[in-house]
Amino acid sequence: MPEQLTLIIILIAVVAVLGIGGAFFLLRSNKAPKDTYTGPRDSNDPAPTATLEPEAAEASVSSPGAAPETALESPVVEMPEETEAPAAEVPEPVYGRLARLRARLAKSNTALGKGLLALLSQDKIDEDVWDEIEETLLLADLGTEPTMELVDALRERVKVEGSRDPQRVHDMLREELLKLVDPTMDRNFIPERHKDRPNVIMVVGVNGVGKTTTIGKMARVLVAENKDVLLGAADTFRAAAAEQLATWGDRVGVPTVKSDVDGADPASVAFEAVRAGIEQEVDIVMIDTAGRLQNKVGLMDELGKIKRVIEKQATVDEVLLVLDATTGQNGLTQAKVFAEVVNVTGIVLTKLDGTAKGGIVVAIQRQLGVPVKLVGLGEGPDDLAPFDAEAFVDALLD
Ligand SMILES: Nc1nc2c(ncn2[C@@H]2O[C@H](COP(=O)(O)OP(=O)(O)OP(=O)(O)O)[C@@H](O)[C@H]2O)c(=O)[nH]1
Repeated sequence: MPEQLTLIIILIAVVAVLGIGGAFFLLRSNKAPKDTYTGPRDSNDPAPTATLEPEAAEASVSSPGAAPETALESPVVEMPEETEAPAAEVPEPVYGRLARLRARLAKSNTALGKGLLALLSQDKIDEDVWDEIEETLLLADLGTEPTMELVDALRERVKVEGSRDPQRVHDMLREELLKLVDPTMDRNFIPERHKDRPNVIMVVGVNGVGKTTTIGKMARVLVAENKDVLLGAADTFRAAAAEQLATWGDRVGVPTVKSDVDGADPASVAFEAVRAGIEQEVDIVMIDTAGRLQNKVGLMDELGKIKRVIEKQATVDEVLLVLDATTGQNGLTQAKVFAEVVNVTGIVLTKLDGTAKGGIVVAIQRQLGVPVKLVGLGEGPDDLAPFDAEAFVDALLD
């Protein structure tokens, strides 16, 4: 009898120990520490409690509606099933868009073009008039150096050619403005897929410049060019941004890789997006980023890490910086900070429809030495146009 009692006590003890252990195991597996990432890790990341190597991260790719597999604090990357997407829209063809949107550009920049033409067409151009010309250019955000260059060139030509013939003045101004805008820059923004992997475009810029909207519009542009596109919502700072991006993608049948967790690791989402892009053999993967400008070191850490993680399986072929044309000098300052942090290869200038400061195109290109590739001219889904130097200058002058 005492033996039986001892046996029962031992059994109860064993069950109790197993129960506590099991509960602890569940807690551990369900509660990833705040700082752990589901994606690949860099050497400078904090030590993980449970390491998820790139291969293991595959487990976190799931379809919407599927039961969450892991802890809620860990980012879960979702790949919407293509079958769930609504019937895809057919976006407007890309070329010729600037012609359609030209009126908007011309409308907001009347002061620049028309003002200059009126000033230059006067019978006598004295110093006061030259001052006014200079002021007009500076007010249009052309920048000091290009303004001086343009005024000097115009002074020289007016001296030789005169200013009586309006057509001649128009042509003269057109030629000189065109030189500043530089039609020789490579503005191609429709990349080809690499033989074994997609072309990867990283899109950077501060919140509110129109970055997510621009990626959505660009997805349409690329789809209109028969490209297979996949979006990566690595702007995890604001969860709604990922939803917004996915909605843009859904409209044209483009999948989006995103995390449902606010503040999930952006590099992890970028990694998953590129991997999905490789697996699905798409042509182009576009990665949205948050790029908060709280300080340069933070920005450098975030964007640098996203880039490094992408480069574990592909190359970052293009870094597009999105800038809001209405912010003037502030935009230039932003551009400078981003250019110091990442290798910006092209610029998308948004909200050019809402500003008379078309000269910002020249100032930004000069500042960064990279071309403006696309311009945003409205809130409509197809109000993004490839930048064309000649059409742009013509719109300013007409
Ligand atoms: N008029 C005009 N509005 C634009 C243009 N591009 C974007 N917008 C508007 O600018 C606002 C901000 O756009 P978002 O795409 O949300 O900006 P964001 O930079 O991605 O901001 P976050 O998502 O917070 O990172 C939206 O209301 C857009 O419709 C443009 O070219 N012209």
